[in-house]
Amino acid sequence: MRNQLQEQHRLSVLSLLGVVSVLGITPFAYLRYLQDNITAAIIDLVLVLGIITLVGYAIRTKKTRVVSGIVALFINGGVIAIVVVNGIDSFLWVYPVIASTFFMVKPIEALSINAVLMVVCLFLPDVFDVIPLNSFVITMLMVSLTTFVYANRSEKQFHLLEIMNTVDALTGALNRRALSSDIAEALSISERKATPYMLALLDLDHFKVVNDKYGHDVGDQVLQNLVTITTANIREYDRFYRFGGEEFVLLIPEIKDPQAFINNLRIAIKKELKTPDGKEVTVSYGITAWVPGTTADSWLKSADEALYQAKANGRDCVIFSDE
Ligand SMILES: Nc1nc2c(ncn2[C@@H]2O[C@H](COP(=O)(O)OP(=O)(O)OP(=O)(O)O)[C@@H](O)[C@H]2O)c(=O)[nH]1
Repeated sequence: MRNQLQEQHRLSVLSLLGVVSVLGITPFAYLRYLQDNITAAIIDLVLVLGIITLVGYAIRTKKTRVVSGIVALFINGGVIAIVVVNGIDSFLWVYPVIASTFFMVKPIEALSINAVLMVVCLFLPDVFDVIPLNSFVITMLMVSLTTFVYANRSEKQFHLLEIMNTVDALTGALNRRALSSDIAEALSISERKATPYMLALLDLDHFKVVNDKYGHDVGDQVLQNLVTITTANIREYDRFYRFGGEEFVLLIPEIKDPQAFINNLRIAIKKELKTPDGKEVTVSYGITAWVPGTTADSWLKSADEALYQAKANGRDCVIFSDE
């Protein structure tokens, strides 16, 4: 889910760059052609077509991180080529390229690419006969460093936004929005794998009594402790979500012995999850495996029916759905 947000963001930036490059560079390619500067016209054309191809590839494959890196290197290489061919006439293109690199790769990577570009520029023939070298170095550093600071700040805020978008504020478990997205992914992965995903619904037993007896704050603390204990007892690629209230979902990929796994979790929670005066708080479990034709709704419904059965069987137990 988190990566999806970032992918969407990179894809928007790449698409915008595609549009801007078509509108911004294509007229220059035509102008160079009219001026009989065929080499420059070809470089401009290669840049436009290269960017369009890469953006199209990113849209099709969703490999936005790799493609963004390639585009960043491609346009930096392109601007050097055009300045070598055209000299001072095309030198100002260096500045938008410096700034746009920060939209495509991590700020520290962009800064490194900028540093290389700046050093290469210093060796360009004739340019510094016209432009004072110190002006170039200072303006280049100003653009690069201010964009770096801005991009770095944006990256941190974006990271915070991703957390707020996917994590339950009270417990720190993943939230329901993340679950919807991850279930869709789990469904599609299960279709391709020999060992499909399992989905478990967990519901605290008699939680109302905990709230009524010890107060809401203690109830909140119990929910937080449940997440801490569960997270410590599942594998790193299992995912734990707060479904709502005192109900949680566990998405479990490629599990060989689900009975043993979920039973060990049940025992760990029963042993460690306590009220302030040391009374154990138990959990009931409804668990169901992916089968062909499963949808997000049918999967949750099937686990819910198993959970209902677990409650009816006296709670603190695991029921596997046979669907
Ligand atoms: N402290 C706290 N309590 C919550 C939160 N969300 C839901 N609850 C409480 O969870 C309780 C759920 O009660 P019930 O649905 O009756 O379920 P239960 O008491 O656990 O009984 P069974 O599920 O049948 O074992 C209610 O008292 C809700 O107020 C929360 O964020 N914090």
